[in-house]
Amino acid sequence: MSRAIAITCSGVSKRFALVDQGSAWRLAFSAHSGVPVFEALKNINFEVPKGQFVGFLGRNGAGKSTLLRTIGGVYSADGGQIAIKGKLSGLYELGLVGNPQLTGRQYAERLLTIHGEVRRRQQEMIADIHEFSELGDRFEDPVFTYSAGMSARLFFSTATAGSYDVYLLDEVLAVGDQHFQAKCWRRLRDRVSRGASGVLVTHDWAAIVKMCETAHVIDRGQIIFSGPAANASRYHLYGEDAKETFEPGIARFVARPEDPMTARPGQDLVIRAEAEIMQPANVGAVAVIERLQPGFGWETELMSREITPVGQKPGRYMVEVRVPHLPIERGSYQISLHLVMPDPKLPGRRVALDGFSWLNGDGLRLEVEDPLNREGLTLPVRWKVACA
Ligand SMILES: Nc1ncnc2c1ncn2[C@@H]1O[C@H](COP(=O)(O)OP(=O)(O)OP(=O)(O)O)[C@@H](O)[C@H]1O
Repeated sequence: MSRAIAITCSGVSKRFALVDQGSAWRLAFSAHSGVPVFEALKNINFEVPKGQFVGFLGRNGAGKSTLLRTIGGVYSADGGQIAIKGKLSGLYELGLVGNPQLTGRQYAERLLTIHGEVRRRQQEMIADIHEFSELGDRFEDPVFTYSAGMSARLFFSTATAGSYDVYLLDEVLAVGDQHFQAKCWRRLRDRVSRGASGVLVTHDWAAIVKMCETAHVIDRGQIIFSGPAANASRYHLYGEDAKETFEPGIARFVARPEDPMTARPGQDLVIRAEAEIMQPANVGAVAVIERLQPGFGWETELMSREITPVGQKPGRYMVEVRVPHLPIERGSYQISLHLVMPDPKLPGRRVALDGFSWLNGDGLRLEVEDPLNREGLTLPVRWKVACA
């Protein structure tokens, strides 16, 4: 079955004429003015599946805002095709729409009119915007008197007041206090859970990891990396050298363990892997179980505090990491498994010798299935109730 797609961008390009005051008239009067152009977007291809937000990360001037505006129709593309399924709401860099002399209420009315909301429905939505933005009496003041955070409240509340199919959001969550950000996340998660989709462009990689399953890194108008949001964030932060490095020549995994593994909540999980020690060293294994939850972020579910001893002498070993009564609920997880030894230079620290990890793109997948389809965990607790 093919998955539903909310946004398709195929080969999209955007050019800007570089105009100084002297040559502006030439651009106005001549189609072939010879004015130099700047290619802000080059051959952009991606899809946004229905019910997902896709993220874009990039440095200043990379083309993120241009891309969002081109998808939203604020700019027309110079090449390629953009297809959007459903009703669109765009929040392009806080406040692209509107005159700052407008009051909060007038701004909201104007945006809702642009979105084609009928007058009767507008009244309900304005009440929702007023309440969600928590602007109180300031809702009746001109927007130019607002702080950056207050403007963010108004713009976000207005752009998300209706039930849209597709949201285009530019840096919206970077401004505003944590209380308001948490409200924004809840609202976006609510919209996604009802099948909405969107594009989020930002410098804030944590926001991308929170909200998106997949993300792209854009540089000088081109997509230079696409993948799971956590990998895209790492690429954005550290570039190509993002890969974890290992101390070579001491110990290694001989083969990749079973992948994907399946398990049930409450049962023992056993991870087995064959390892080889090449040089005498105090080699051990550690495992981390993590889950990327769009809308919530990257969560470590279980981390082995103890190092499982593997061996000290050269030779082949069967490593077995056992997690008794797996205390995690059903869902998709990933396991990072590492061979480590104590750091001879820094007591208490470890040196990684080899491993499988999500950051290197080779983490082990773990599917936790629950035949009874229960939500949450049955904690192994015993109650004792006595008369006081
Ligand atoms: N109207 C314009 N005319 C000419 N060049 C433009 C125009 N708008 C954007 N650009 C150029 O296009 C490039 C991409 O700009 P854009 O605003 O999309 O970057 P960005 O990734 O959103 O950056 P930032 O993170 O700083 O907001 C920049 O080099 C910018 O100078």
